[in-house]
Amino acid sequence: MANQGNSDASSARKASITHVIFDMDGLLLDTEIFYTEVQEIILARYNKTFDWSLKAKMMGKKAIEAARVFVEETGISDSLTAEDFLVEREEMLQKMFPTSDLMPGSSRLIHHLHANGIPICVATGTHTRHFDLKTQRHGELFSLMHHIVRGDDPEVKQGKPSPDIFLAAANRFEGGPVDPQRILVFEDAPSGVLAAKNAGMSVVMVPDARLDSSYHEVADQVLSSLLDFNPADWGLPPFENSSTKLD
Ligand SMILES: O=P(O)(O)OC[C@H](O)CO
Ligand SMILES: [Mg+2]
Repeated sequence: MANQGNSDASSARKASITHVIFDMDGLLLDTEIFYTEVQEIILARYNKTFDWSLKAKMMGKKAIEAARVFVEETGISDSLTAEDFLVEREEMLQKMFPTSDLMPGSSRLIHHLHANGIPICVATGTHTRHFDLKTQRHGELFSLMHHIVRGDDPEVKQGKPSPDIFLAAANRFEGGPVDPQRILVFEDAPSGVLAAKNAGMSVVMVPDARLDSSYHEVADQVLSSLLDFNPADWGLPPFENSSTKLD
């Protein structure tokens, strides 16, 4: 289990949070399921199965970086290049992305932080074309973000676990760059949790239950759902139970 945060230093750090950065795939949107499904289909052709130990190494990364992991770790790189893998999965993903659903608790938390004046943004490894498809049905929610940094942003030289994307996100808040110690990141992926820690930020991890628990160690807090997040734990304005929707 990750650091429970009972030390004085940890309490002081939690009390200093002023800004929040959200990951997107698998954290705000239930999109990781699409990647899993497509990768299972492609691997079945090679009589191989896709499992969560491989999933853990791919998720959160830029598309080409994840694709290289996929063909190399499965031993199919002689038959399928990373580039061809991306082309092949594209047609399937393009049909799936516009159906993306929100993860439980994401709408409630975003509306709550926005209503209370906490600056919020998104830092996603996904590139702009896919971002637009995934968020087609969620424009209102994403409009509450101060800014959105995508994987194809020129400032993001390397994907997660490099800190590039979170540092770019910190730079773009009003009056930025914001001190990383004041930033709380929400992530689902091992590479994303590492990226946030590499950027010097605090991280709440909301992993899929199938992810090996050894990946929880790096996070400052681990939750099974955004619905379980208590803003007051981090010095953020508490939920008012009467007026919050649990969705
Ligand atoms: O988890 P995100 O939002 O950084 O997205 C990364 C890839 O698009 C999917 O793993
Ligand atoms: Mg993610």
